[in-house]
Amino acid sequence: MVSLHPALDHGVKPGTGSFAGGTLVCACADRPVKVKITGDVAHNHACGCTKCWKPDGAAFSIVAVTGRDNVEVIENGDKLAVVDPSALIQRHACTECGVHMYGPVERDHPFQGLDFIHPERFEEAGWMAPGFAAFVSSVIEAGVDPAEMDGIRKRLGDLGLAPYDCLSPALMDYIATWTARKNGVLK
Ligand SMILES: N[C@@H](CCC(=O)N[C@@H](CSCO)C(=O)NCC(=O)O)C(=O)O
Ligand SMILES: [Zn+2]
Ligand SMILES: [Zn+2]
Repeated sequence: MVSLHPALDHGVKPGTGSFAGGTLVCACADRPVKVKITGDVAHNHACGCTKCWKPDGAAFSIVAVTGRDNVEVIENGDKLAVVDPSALIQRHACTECGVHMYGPVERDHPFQGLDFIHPERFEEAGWMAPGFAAFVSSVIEAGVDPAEMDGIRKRLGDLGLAPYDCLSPALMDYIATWTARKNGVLK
């Protein structure tokens, strides 16, 4: 059976609702990159896209956002490099272990000012649980057999992670509203 993610396969751990932030750490034994995050994350979700970092063997990442001002590289930032400078999300990855540490959106976009992070890399527990699954069909692009998709969507739904093939309806409405305002279609 396809592993969704080690933190999803046996149930979703609820957040405390009062997570104050903590330190994200990469997977290096030597000189790990550390990034301090202030406050809890928002819009945490499972993502099936090929661009988000996933632990070995997982079909999905767990990825959330925080405000740019809540992110501070505190140790070994010299090991970081941007994975794909042309992407919307400027994913800063550890060049030794490959873990993505933070991904700011800098260009003109509804997500401008947000940073994408992987809460499973927190040293501390209690962060907001993922609430939906995004880009589910994209796992096929990473090699998952299309015949597995009904089972994958069923398991995600049973975990309380409604499966979507883009972002959640709330986020898609937010993006479309921003675009409509920008184009003068909406006031
Ligand atoms: N089928 C593609 C989808 C990639 C994609 O569009 N990913 C989304 C979600 S990432 C976190 O939710 C996205 O917004 N990407 C912007 C970016 O990556 O810069 C695939 O699987 O590659
Ligand atoms: Zn590393
Ligand atoms: Zn993604």
